[in-house]
Amino acid sequence: MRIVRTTDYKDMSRKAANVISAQVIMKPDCVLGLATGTTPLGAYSQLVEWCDKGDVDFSNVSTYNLDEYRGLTNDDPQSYHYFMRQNLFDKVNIDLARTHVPDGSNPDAEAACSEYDRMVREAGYPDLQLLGIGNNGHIGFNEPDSCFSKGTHCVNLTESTIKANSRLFEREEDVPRQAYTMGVQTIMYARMILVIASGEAKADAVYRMCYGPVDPDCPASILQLHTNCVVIADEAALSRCPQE
Ligand SMILES: N[C@@H]1[C@@H](O)[C@H](O)[C@@H](COP(=O)(O)O)O[C@@H]1O
Repeated sequence: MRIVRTTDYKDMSRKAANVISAQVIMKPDCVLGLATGTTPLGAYSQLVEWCDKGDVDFSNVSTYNLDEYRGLTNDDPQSYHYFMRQNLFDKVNIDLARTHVPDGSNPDAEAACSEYDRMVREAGYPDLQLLGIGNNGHIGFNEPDSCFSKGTHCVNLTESTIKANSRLFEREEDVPRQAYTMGVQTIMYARMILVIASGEAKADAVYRMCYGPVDPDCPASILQLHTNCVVIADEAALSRCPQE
């Protein structure tokens, strides 16, 4: 696990966008695993700018997102489908048919999850998986647990995640209680993993991810075992970590 310390959110975002665009330039038909949340927003807008300038070309890229709230339709403004269209897909030259997000509108959890697993497997798994990290160490929506999850599955969100994510909803009651998420094993199949983190609120989770025991109580800690994982985080998010 390599750790890249950045001065602030902007610096983190630009460096992350550099890694993603390098991947696309090196392999124009690559498979990207993408993430939602507020952390990747800066990197996505940087990619939009570079795509506009012709520096990066998404026309042959395929994408697979980590997760989606269960029970939201694709055009619900709170859905991760909508988030991805608003912040990236509709603003770059990607073929929408090559973008994939778990189908939260399918009430049949087993069917929705196994279909998503099949698609990710047939795509050969991501060349590069972008990850944010939850305050409690979750990745995707893989919450602290007693074991690491495998494939895509339906999860009950923890109170702390519901609370953290409620800032993006009008009322806390509006936050869906369940989500479909790629499993930890699937995330680990990506050939490269890029974790981004910003702000003091992530300091504890980032410390546990990088230096804690590998323990499903902090799902991100398993990334220590990945052979090609880079963490790009700002000073505040790395404030509990030793300076190396
Ligand atoms: N499912 C997403 C995660 O993929 C994301 O990493 C996390 C952190 O979000 P933020 O970047 O807004 O702090 O929130 C959500 O729960």
